[in-house]
Amino acid sequence: MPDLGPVLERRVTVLGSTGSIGVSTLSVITHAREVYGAEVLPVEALTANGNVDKLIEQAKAIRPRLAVINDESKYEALKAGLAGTGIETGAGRKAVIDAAGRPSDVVMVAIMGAAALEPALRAIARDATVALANKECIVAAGPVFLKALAKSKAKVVPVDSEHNAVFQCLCAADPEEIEKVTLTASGGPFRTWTLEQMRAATPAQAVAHPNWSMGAKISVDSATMMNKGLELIEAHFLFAMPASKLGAVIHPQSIVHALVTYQDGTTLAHLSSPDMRTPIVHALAWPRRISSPSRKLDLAAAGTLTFEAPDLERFRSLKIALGCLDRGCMSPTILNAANEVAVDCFLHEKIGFLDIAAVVEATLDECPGAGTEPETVDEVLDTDRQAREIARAVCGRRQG
Ligand SMILES: NC(=O)C1=CN([C@@H]2O[C@H](COP(=O)(O)OP(=O)(O)OC[C@H]3O[C@@H](n4cnc5c(N)ncnc54)[C@H](OP(=O)(O)O)[C@@H]3O)[C@@H](O)[C@H]2O)C=CC1
Ligand SMILES: CC(=O)[C@@H](O)[C@H](O)COP(=O)(O)O
Ligand SMILES: [Mn+2]
Repeated sequence: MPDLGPVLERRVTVLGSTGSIGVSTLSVITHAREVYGAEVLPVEALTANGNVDKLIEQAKAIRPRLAVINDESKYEALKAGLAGTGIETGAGRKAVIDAAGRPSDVVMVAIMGAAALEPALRAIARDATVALANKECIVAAGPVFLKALAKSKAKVVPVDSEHNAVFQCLCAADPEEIEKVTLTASGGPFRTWTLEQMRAATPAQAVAHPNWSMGAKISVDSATMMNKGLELIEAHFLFAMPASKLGAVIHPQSIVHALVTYQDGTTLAHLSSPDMRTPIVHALAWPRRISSPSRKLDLAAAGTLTFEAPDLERFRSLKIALGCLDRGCMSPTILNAANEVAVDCFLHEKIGFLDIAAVVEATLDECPGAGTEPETVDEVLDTDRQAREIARAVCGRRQG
């Protein structure tokens, strides 16, 4: 039996515990406690935005030292719900960021959107291992994020399924030996839809992902294929890969998650059932492997694996994101902020599905700073704020 002791003693913080990735992370921890003992993978902190009832329920079950709610109006409810448990409580944006600064070995960054940037940077600053599910923070602030990483002893283990797959296929190769990194894309719920059909797509149709059960924002991103655009930018920063070595291929079954092609002609691929508990448990235990409740792959049951090229005309968001990958500087910051606003407006039925790409494109045209390389987090946050204001105004124009 290998000695898993040091891995199982790791103290874990889960930022965004009430979301899709957060819930899967807690299910991985619960499974490990059932298999290896009730004391394994102790939890330092759980954080949520506004879902106080779920946070209370999770805290009672998983026993963190601290539970934090971002929405300060829910603080009294959190304190009342956890009274007598001995679990500390906190509320507000600063408390969420401070939670990332508390002593733990691994911080799962599973907050949605660029709101994860400052908590992630706080975890990096104290040399934690960052299990990075959130992609928006590295898209919005790639150069600043990498500078912070270089200054610290922190390590990032990607949790986004494609990037976790690439991480595993890289095998400590020299970058020169790599010819291509290919991310797969399911194509989302509208893979075979015409533009006319997409024009009338509803939020309920857009969040109905064919293979993955995820939060609403990333599900819409999969439907527009902006998700793959964000992921190519994420891969550029995480793996120091130039745009020329990055690509995406449609694979509707979501079983192959990424492929790395070497100059000798070898292509290594990572396969697993579409179940986020697999990359989550990999990131928590890396570089060891532990038991997980994930669905294991049965290739005979899966049957056929197919691949096709993405259609950049129907999936305009992907084309726009590829432009930002090439352009660099703060164009990804603006792209991400505008997309977050546009997706939110779409989910609230203020704009149509095809308007999402139009809003992002108009914001990129109007927002200053796209050609400036960010030096500091404040510059990123300023541009992010400006882009959101512009995107909201563009949404308003399209609405009315
Ligand atoms: N879901 C998936 O399978 C995958 C997700 N990812 C990435 O992981 C991240 C999380 O995705 P997902 O779990 O689907 O998202 P969800 O929307 O399901 O969950 C988001 C979590 O973040 C919290 N949150 C939202 N906004 C804030 C904020 N401003 N401050 C603090 N906390 C906040 C939410 O709290 P509350 O519940 O209280 O609102 C919730 O706990 C995203 O960046 C996504 O792209 C990557 C790969 C796969
Ligand atoms: C599970 C995960 O990592 C998501 O990012 C997923 O890849 C979304 O599916 P698409 O391939 O449809 O974007
Ligand atoms: Mn992904």
